[in-house]
Amino acid sequence: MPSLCCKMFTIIEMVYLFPRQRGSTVHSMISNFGTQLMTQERRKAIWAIYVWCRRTDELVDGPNASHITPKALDRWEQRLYDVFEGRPYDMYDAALSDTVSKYPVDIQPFKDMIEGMRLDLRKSRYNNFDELYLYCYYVAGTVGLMSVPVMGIAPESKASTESVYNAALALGIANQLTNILRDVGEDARRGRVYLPQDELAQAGLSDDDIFRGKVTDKWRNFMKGQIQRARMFFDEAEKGVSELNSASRWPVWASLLLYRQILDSIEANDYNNFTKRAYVGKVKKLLSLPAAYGRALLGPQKLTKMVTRSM
Ligand SMILES: CC(C)=CCC/C(C)=C/CC/C(C)=C/CC/C(C)=C/[C@@H]1[C@@H](COP(=O)(O)OP(=O)(O)O)[C@]1(C)CC/C=C(\C)CC/C=C(\C)CCC=C(C)C
Ligand SMILES: Nc1ncnc2c1ncn2[C@@H]1O[C@H](COP(=O)(O)OP(=O)(O)OP(=O)(O)O)[C@@H](O)[C@H]1O
Ligand SMILES: [Mn+2]
Repeated sequence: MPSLCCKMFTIIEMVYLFPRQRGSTVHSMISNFGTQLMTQERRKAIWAIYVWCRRTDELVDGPNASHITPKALDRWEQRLYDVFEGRPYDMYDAALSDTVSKYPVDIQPFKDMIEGMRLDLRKSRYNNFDELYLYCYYVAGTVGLMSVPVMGIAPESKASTESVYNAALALGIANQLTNILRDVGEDARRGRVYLPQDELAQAGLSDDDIFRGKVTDKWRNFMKGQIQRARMFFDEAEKGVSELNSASRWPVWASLLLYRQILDSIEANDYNNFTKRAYVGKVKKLLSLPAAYGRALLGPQKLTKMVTRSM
């Protein structure tokens, strides 16, 4: 068991050192360092899932993205079947093969994430929120569904398994919606608009307004609605975190609190997500970790009491 001092170093590393390395992101920090309280076996499993997700995302988002064809994604999917059948291709695959042999992880969310990458290759506009929700499920809701079997539900939890999975799904959706709202300008420069076209039109806005990138009152009002919806998904997710195994609650709260603050930062930037990148400053990041720890101390809801009171 690493000492408390070692853990303190880890926390400092998580906030200060790690983000300086190339390509290190909120979730790479959390899956590496935020999982310190988990057993070694669980940490390795989360890391293996993280690496698979990152590699899948890199296929369509990374340096070789322009060479990626639907055929390449088909080959990646075949490789996924091999991983699940215990025939890994490289050492990262081997880590995932090991994970799926130890935990009851279903292959479906992995297949769905690849489907999300296929969608990204052929689609750059979303007509309405239903379409956007499906995209968010594919690329991020799936992460929640992959993680719960490893993180585990607290043995004393009285919540239904379904409600915990729903909360996990909601956290993925909330994170992805937030990511989309933060990256509007960056995505537009790649010719992509991940915002519901019907809602843009209702607000009197079009793609051209996004490419022009001028913060107007129409844009502010539109953004307020989008932020409110993302927050609703975070609220939904919160209900499930306390039902997880005690050691898994801290990294999940950390991820939730850190990512949720990106929405506050978009507001603080006066909704300029065209040219300003919303981020959470180091002090706020550091303060979020004990806040997450405090929340993680709270375990599952005592449903019996609530039932008695309402009777
Ligand atoms: C503890 C914890 C958060 C574990 C999950 C670790 C894990 C397996 C992460 C994988 C993330 C990943 C690489 C996904 C690929 C697709 C993608 C890029 C999605 C976007 C993430 C952006 O992350 P990034 O760190 O790159 O962000 P920045 O650019 O630096 O801002 C997403 C926005 C979505 C990621 C979605 C999640 C992490 C879902 C988390 C949900 C759970 C862990 C379920 C928790 C359970 C309950 C009951 C609430
Ligand atoms: N080649 C690179 N060099 C330096 N930093 C990079 C490079 N590629 C990505 N990054 C940084 O890594 C972080 C994550 O990058 P990326 O945009 O691929 O992730 P993402 O926002 O999660 O993706 P998406 O929005 O498509 O889901 C960003 O902060 C980005 O600035
Ligand atoms: Mn992004």
